Amino acid sequence: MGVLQDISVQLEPLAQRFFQLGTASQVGVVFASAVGLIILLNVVQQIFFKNPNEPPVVFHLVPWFGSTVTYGIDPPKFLKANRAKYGDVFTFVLLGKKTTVMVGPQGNDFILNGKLKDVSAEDIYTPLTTPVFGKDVVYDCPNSKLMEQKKFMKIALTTEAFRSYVPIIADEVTTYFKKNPDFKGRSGIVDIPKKMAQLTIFTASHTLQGKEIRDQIDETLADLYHDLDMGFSPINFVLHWAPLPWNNRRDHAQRTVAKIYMDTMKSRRQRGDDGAQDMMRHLMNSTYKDGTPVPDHEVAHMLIALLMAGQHSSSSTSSWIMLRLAQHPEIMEELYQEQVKALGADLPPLTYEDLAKLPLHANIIKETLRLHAPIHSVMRKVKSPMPVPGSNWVIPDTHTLLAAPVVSATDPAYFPNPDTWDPHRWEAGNPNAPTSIVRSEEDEEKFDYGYGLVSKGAASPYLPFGAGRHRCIGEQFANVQLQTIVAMIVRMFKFSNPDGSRNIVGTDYQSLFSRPLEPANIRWERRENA
Ligand code: HEM
Repeated sequence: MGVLQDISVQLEPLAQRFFQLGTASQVGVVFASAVGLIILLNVVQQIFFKNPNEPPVVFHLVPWFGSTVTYGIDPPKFLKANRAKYGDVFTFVLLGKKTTVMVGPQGNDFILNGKLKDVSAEDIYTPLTTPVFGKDVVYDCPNSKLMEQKKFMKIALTTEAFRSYVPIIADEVTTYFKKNPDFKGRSGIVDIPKKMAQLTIFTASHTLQGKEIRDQIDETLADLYHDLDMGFSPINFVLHWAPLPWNNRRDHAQRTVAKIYMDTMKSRRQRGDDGAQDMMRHLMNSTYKDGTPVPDHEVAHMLIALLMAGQHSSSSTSSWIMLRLAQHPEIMEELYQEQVKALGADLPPLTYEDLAKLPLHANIIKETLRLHAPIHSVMRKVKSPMPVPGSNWVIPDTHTLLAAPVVSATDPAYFPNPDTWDPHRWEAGNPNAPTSIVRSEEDEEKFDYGYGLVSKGAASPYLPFGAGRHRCIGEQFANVQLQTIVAMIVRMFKFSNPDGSRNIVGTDYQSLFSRPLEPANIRWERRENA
């Protein structure tokens, strides 16, 4: 009955349109009839010829487009609504691709820990990422090579490196707010995501790529990265090859940025080792298992990939943190008091060791990622038919798989009052504390996919950094970067919503990474001593 109602509601406007065509040309009538027939056949097929060996398909009228629009407007809402209708496993049509969703911890495990022979990330992502990052890295190489590249990246992110990064990040934050004209005076209102995007690229480029590259961000590199970014528009899943203006700018920017990195490497080699703890230096000195040193163009392309991977996720997360603090000024004050208590009233220069003394700062990030994980959908191409445990279904190799840890992270079965942003829920004994199934990383089974031991346990409802062979290697860096930025901002400012309310802006799902809808204004007020 529900399906029939769906059909009649959706067909009504089409039927009205069709009959209005009485005055239109013959060609128009034939065309409309053909479209009507295609839709009818699609509907009949869904109702009368369901495949009992495959998961249910989300009802849709138009073939190829399927549910693209409803999914695209608000993916978590679409996934939750259809989970309620069809269960934890269902298929929908996304830009012509049958996409099978598996939500919940078991689904996360099935997809993210899928075997290499069964699932592929590169088949999905390479059209989008290779023109942006460049050849021979990440998804433009065999998975075994990516695992080695991830090992090089991960090894560079040592405690020693983090120790050197905290003062660099703290200094970037202080300088930024001193110089930025929007923070002149004692108080004001700003659109915060733009500021966070700048702070993220300044701090990431300075720490990961060195001062020389950081200094060029203000001049040429910011614009070039913006052009690279345009290559990540979802439309490029289909049109990545097209000679469109934004793709031409993307290709030019990729060549130019790679050349800047390669020239920098050359001049660094001529000058000799300066002992800096940055990623460029480390990758330049890395060698593949077969004895081949990593070529300069691959170092350059990995540096682009790292900056791009970190930029969107960290800048979206820091923007959400600032918006949540503006919504909860009392928590911002708690953060300030946490620093005073743990570090002393004079708030000495922040160090890496200090971060471990600030648990509420860490929980702010954890809770923000629970509600606002920037990567809402993680996709894999099915390579060989995959039986779904506990069912008669087999997912054919024509399908794409979609995991959405964001759905389980807001499931009341695991998180009491799931929609409430409550950083204290991560403290033991809190009434909103997650259920026991949300285990800590330390309790999880570990596995080495080729880039060091990582927790295998994708069967968790909380996975903002993914799991399995494609798990994030930037988690610790992101935490150091975000905690330092938050700690320094808390020392300088008090935030609130401009209208004094407890509201929060909606989410923008237009680009590949979700982020706050803009304008997302906050009111800032400088602390007395700042
Ligand atoms: C809050 C910040 C971040 C979040 C939420 C995040 C999230 C994720 C997620 C969910 C994945 C898995 C994607 C998949 O399975 O398809 C991933 C992979 C990855 N991330 Fe992050 N990330 C963050 C920051 C960073 C940073 C700062 C870097 C670099 C320094 C980074 C580098 C990577 C890399 C290299 C991968 C591996 C991709 C692969 O193996 O296919 N990420 N990240």
